[in-house]
Amino acid sequence: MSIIYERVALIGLGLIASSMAHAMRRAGVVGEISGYARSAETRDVAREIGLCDRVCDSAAEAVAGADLVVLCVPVGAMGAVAAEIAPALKPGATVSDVGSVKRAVIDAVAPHLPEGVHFVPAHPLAGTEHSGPRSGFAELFDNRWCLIVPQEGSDRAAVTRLESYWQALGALTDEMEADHHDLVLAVTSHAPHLIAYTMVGVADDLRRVTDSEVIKYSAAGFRDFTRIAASDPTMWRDVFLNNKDATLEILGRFTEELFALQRAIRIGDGDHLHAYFTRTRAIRRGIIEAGQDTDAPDFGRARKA
Ligand SMILES: NC(=O)C1=CN([C@@H]2O[C@H](COP(=O)(O)OP(=O)(O)OC[C@H]3O[C@@H](n4cnc5c(N)ncnc54)[C@H](O)[C@@H]3O)[C@@H](O)[C@H]2O)C=CC1
Ligand SMILES: O=C(O)C(=O)Cc1ccc(O)cc1
Repeated sequence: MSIIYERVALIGLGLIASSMAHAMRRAGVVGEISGYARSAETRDVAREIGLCDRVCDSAAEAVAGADLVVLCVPVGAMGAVAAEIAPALKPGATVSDVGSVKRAVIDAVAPHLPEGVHFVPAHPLAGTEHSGPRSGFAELFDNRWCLIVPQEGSDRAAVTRLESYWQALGALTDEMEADHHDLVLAVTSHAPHLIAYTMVGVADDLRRVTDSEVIKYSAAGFRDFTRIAASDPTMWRDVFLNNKDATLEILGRFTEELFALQRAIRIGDGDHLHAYFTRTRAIRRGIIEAGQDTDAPDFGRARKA
């Protein structure tokens, strides 16, 4: 494949940045990768494993001369990082991010960016419960969506170039408006994470009573909850504090439905339970029949065909 960006700078060298570095190398679409992380320990690890061509000791040094700068820090840190790099950005460069929340990140980052720099926010819908520079792998984005959030007046060439870049990293791309993104993600990712955190907390309290049986005999559903609840606490604290309205809206609806199911169980309303579970089962089957299950073995091939 030919070069899409001559020089790319990654700010924050955790799971997402390290996966991007591996995927960029695999695709061969970038000339040089520079990187910066706030902690000296993370920078040392990045140097030791050869994650980037250059690991710099300041964010300004990492972004100088870069054609694409990707902010890969927790969403609560995006604004401060944008302020730090702004004076060093090359005119005509694209600044993007990978934050799990879009409206708050746009509001925090955009005011710092100088005229002549293109801001194209993005969010790869791919991750794991692991974090740090050693946790990345080149295949993370394969067949996963990366949502691109163009801004009013965004330069179309800058947007399509970023889309080609994510496609070269293995992702499928789509464009979405920021507030809509935050509501969709509150339903599909943020509220489910909070539910997993809560369920694991409840089980942990219970464990004191049942003496480890909860963990020992966990069935698959609960194991998935424990995996999700092992995700990075800083990252998820920032997600909830920065997607407050949408998350509270979804949690409000969730508790209403939970109470209705709770009542059906208490009063023995089997019809209510059966009808509810029939509806939710149809949703899963619909996803599979529509060919929208990105985990299906032939998903990528079917789409590209
Ligand atoms: N982990 C996941 O599954 C996914 C995460 N995201 C988003 O990607 C971003 C990065 O997440 P991960 O790579 O998972 O996190 P991570 O915890 O693995 O890495 C974060 C990196 O940012 C650095 N950092 C933190 N504050 C900083 C600051 N003020 N200045 C400079 N560096 C700083 C940390 O030292 C670390 O190197 C977050 O905004 C998150 O919402 C998006 C998709 C999936
Ligand atoms: O590990 C999982 O199950 C995830 O849900 C990964 C993930 C976490 C945060 C995102 O913004 C996008 C994807």
